[in-house]
Amino acid sequence: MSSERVPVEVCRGANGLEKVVLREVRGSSAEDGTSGDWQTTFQKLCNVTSTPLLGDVQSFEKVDTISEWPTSSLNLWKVQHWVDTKWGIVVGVRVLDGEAVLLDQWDAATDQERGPEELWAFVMNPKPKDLVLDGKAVLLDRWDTIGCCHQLGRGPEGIMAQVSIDSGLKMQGMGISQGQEGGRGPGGEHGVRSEFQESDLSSRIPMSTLLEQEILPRRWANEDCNLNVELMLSEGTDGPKTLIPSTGSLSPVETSLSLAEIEKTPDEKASNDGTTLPLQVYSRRKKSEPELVQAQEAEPITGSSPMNNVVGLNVRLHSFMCQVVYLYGGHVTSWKNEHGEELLFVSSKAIFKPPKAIRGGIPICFPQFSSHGSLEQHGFARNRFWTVDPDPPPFPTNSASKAFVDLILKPSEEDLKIWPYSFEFRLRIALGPGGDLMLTSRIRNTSTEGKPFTFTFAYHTYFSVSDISEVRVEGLETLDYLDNLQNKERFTEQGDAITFESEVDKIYLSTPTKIAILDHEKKRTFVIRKDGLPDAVVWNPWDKKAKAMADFGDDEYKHMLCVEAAAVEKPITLKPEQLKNPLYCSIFCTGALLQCG
Ligand SMILES: O=P(O)(O)OC[C@H]1O[C@H](O)[C@H](O)[C@@H](O)[C@@H]1O
Repeated sequence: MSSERVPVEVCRGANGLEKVVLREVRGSSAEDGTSGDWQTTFQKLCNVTSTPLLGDVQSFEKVDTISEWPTSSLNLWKVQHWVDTKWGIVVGVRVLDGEAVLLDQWDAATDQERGPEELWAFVMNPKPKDLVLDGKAVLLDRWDTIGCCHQLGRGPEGIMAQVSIDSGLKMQGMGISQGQEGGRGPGGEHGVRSEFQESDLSSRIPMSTLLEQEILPRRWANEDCNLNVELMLSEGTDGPKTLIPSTGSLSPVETSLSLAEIEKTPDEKASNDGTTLPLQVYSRRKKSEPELVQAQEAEPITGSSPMNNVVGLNVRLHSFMCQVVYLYGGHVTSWKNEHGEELLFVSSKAIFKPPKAIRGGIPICFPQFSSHGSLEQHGFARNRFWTVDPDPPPFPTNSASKAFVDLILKPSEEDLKIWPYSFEFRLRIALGPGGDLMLTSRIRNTSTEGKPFTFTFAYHTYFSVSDISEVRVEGLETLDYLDNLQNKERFTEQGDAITFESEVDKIYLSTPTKIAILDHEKKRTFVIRKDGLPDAVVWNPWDKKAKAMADFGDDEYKHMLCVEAAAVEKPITLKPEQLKNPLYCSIFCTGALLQCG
């Protein structure tokens, strides 16, 4: 299979928008629409994913042309790019004669998106000159697609979904399936059919969104067109057990126009302008919204092992991604991707019992990081019982996610004896539309006696990695750090990215807001974004320390890495009734190796 790279160009305009132009991506030109075509195409797209975006070309005008479309293959682009909070992105490939259009634009400033975003476009292109859109580009919403087809995958429950948009025209039907025979979609009968292995699937759309999908046949909306949309859901992975043929037949299906009739599409008949448009399906769907499960309604985990008497909330925020949040420590212990793979490390020897903090997940270090103060290591927030905050004050900045849990911690009488300051610590744990996990801390000094307090802080995130020696951290190179293994002395990092061959325990200072962990073996990148937390701690205990820890397996150091968004060097002081601007950290994981820049 070809591993040719697909060039990607990025232009950032003066208005702060960015354009990404993908050049030609072609499947093979096989006429029979076999799944092999698709796989080839898909493989090429994977290379798009791993192509770093380039910077700073001051133009939006340049449009690359795509010539010589294959006559009967599925053409697909996948664009993956960073979204910064300050600028939006336009992704464009223009449709002119023989070319396809895909534009995607949004303003991140209003949309508040963070993290890498993915965009898929599927264009069915039975004939080169057929894809003509009046010479105009179509502006699509971020998640829109031209053409077809979404959603496949196995979530924790083993559900897979399949969508097919079947125009009834030969070569225009399409099914996407996962797994064996049973997964085939009705579109498969009409030509292009896509089947690929689970490991190939790096972009999936949550089920909940899929079900909300609206299909709008742009050109044919008022026509007596034969567009049929079918959605099949099946459970399990070895073929469908339950099939729910569903959804919007937009108009009665007139089955199978012949190929000859493609030339005379309803569109052509209607407009009579010589334009042929065998299939332009405009599929608009609402932005992906994780499922909201009220924390209060979530099932408490009590009693039995492994939590003993620790109360937890099993919070499912998303069809494919779930979090387990323990009230003990306000601690997230699970964050899964859409493949159901766990992304956080939790030790097999973790003790879910006070007074020990849970070894893994995301402990909250407050009001002290590590031994930087007189309190116990990492403060006490990680081993106190938090409560669900029934009435959190509104969040001005976090409108992007509707799936979240709010927790609150207030000091007990006992806490006040060891740290005599009144505070309210509100923690919002949210899942963004793209599956990113967002933690936001709001800490208020509630002293009635006019006492300020000072604290240090970290989101002590344990990332799950394939093999620590295959991992690289980007974004910290050349920075100053305090080395915990050398009496917190200050050094400057040398060299490129950070790799691991022995114990590491460093506090990088004044770090950028974005840090990436690249896992070469898993071909996966974690992206950490942070705000209000200038430092970043990197920790791996390596073999000797691992052996010395009772709640950590001897070899587990190979499969974890802590990269912790933190405020350590310059402690934060809060005056009475002062609210700390949110301490924010989001993590995102993508099934590709990306560069941090
Ligand atoms: O064992 P813990 O108290 O959970 O601390 C685990 C580690 O946390 C941080 O990363 C510190 O920098 C390390 O010095 C410490 O060993």
